[in-house]
Amino acid sequence: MQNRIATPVGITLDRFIKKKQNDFAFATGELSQLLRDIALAGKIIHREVNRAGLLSISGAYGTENVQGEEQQKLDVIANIRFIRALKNGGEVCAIVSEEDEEILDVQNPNGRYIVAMDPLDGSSNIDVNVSIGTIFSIFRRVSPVGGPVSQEDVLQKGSEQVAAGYLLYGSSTMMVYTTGRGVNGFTYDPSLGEFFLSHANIRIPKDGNIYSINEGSYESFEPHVIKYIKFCKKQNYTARYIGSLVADFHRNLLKGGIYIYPANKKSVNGKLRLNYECNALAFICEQAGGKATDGKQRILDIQPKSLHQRVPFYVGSTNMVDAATAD
Ligand SMILES: O=P(O)(O)OC[C@H]1O[C@](O)(COP(=O)(O)O)[C@@H](O)[C@@H]1O
Ligand SMILES: [Mg+2]
Ligand SMILES: [Mg+2]
Repeated sequence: MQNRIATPVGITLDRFIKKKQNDFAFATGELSQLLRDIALAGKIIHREVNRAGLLSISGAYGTENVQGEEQQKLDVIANIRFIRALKNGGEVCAIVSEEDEEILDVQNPNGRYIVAMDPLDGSSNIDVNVSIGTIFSIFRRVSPVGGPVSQEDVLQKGSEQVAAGYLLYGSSTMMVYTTGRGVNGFTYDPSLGEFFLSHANIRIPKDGNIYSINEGSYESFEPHVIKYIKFCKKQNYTARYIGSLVADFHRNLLKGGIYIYPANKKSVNGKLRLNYECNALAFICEQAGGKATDGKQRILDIQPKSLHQRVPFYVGSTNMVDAATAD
């Protein structure tokens, strides 16, 4: 009988990235290096997250971010760590972050890439030891290399992403990413300090029976959302809502399901940010065979008008997204 406990460890993230790069003769290796920089920052955040209860890094930082939300200490730490890793890597010319009002010029006019990120997603879950994550999108700059970064560089449609992914600090730490040729997931082994391929070529089921939405706001949802929730209940679907988008998304990606953060009376454009949260997850979901819309339009086709723009978000199994957004 095969020994199922001592299964062989898979390919490391580093080797996987290198192998993929070698498959494309024209690749310069810069994007590969950038992905490795992100993985390195992810390892550092993994360490911080795992000792958050022991250190004085849980709790509020005492400031608000540009969104008017209370910043947690770990929000600030994650932002600093990622910015530092990306600056040191030397591949990016600018970073835009949910935690910073303006474009961060990293003093590297020769960088060819832009990173948009939510350094810590699910902040309200930090202090209660529940899964949180990091979400990132990578774009190629459109302005000439060597010159200043422009608004056009940082306000590109999601369809222009060259890569996107997330780190999930959950029961295991994982990195899931796509470069537009499928989606792969890597699990971190802290004792070896490496991510290993654990979820090759992830495909989201076309249908599912999990729905994720903050039903506390039920009364203020639009009629089609209320109708869909009633439908889910009639079907005896399972309701699951962690309150960390990245964790809710990850579960639905693997099992089949839908995540909805709709417009409501309080947040007429929804709550989630197009540039830091929705674009990356929409790209991953589509690459895995799923769908992502704002209720009317494909997320990846939305032309961003401002850095911190919010959009309603429906993402997950194709048939469920179609049913939830039908009139
Ligand atoms: O508490 P609500 O309104 O349901 O919002 C939860 C959503 O807000 C977010 O926490 C926003 O992310 P941040 O923690 O990065 O601000 C999502 O992760 C999550 O899905
Ligand atoms: Mg977030
Ligand atoms: Mg955040």
